Amino acid sequence: MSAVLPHAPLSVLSPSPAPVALRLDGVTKRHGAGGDAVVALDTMSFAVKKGEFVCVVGASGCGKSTMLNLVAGLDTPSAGKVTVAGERPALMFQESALFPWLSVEENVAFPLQMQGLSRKARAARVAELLHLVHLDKFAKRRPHELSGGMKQRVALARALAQQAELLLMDEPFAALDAMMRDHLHSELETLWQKTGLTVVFVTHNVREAVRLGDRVLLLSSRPGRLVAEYQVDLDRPRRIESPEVARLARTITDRLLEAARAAA
Ligand SMILES: Nc1ncnc2c1ncn2[C@@H]1O[C@H](COP(=O)(O)OP(=O)(O)OP(=O)(O)O)[C@@H](O)[C@H]1O
Repeated sequence: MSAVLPHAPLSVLSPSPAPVALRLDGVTKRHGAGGDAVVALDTMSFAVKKGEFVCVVGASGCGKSTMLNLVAGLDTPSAGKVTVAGERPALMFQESALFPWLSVEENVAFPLQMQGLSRKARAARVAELLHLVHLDKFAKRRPHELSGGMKQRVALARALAQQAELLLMDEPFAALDAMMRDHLHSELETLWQKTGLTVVFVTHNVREAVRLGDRVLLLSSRPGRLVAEYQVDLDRPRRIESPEVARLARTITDRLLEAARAAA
């Protein structure tokens, strides 16, 4: 008999949901203790699907970096639970944090060495990654010989070398000029589509969030709470200056201002 029971569990009736790469369940983070404690995050819950590109926006001090540190395992929540599927996530910051004494190829090879890859396998993988970020010709250069955008591409190649399934990006393009940033948006989008990575991208720039994200999460300040989320159903690739991106960015910015006024 194959009839579906009227009270069958939902999982029997619906197709299995997409696997989750990251989940926060009621996560609270307090910095400090007693009367001086700062509640940086307050009972935050959300999930990110495998392969999803999620952007997080919020006013300064809303706990974006605190949240990334918890997900990266650099800090522990005061309450609630952070669940990350797979290996330790890779992190990328506003400053490229490259080793200045190592060449571009040595920087990218560093995580591969930690993974115990042979010299030959490392060289092959480094060449592949540098090709992916269009830096083949700069393998022997040192970080101080590169532009800001090139350094961020090396940092991206090094993050990819970690073979993490989840890439956490903390305002990675904030220090770059608009043209370089637009260029890196396209490169990152292509890489993300090629690799199937899950990306959590923190930014102050709402247009950047709409340009890149499948979804935009909006945090309020003091304490950091998830106040709204927006599904971005615009076709890719998007242009940051397009009317569609500008329109949704306006809606999100209005909500952001409302949240800031409520927190003031
Ligand atoms: N180690 C710490 N000790 C005490 N307070 C902290 C600590 N780290 C962060 N905070 C406080 O927690 C709150 C959230 O900080 P966090 O750096 O996570 O915010 P943010 O959204 O990343 O800020 P920004 O956008 O300015 O980078 C702030 O009020 C900050 O002052």
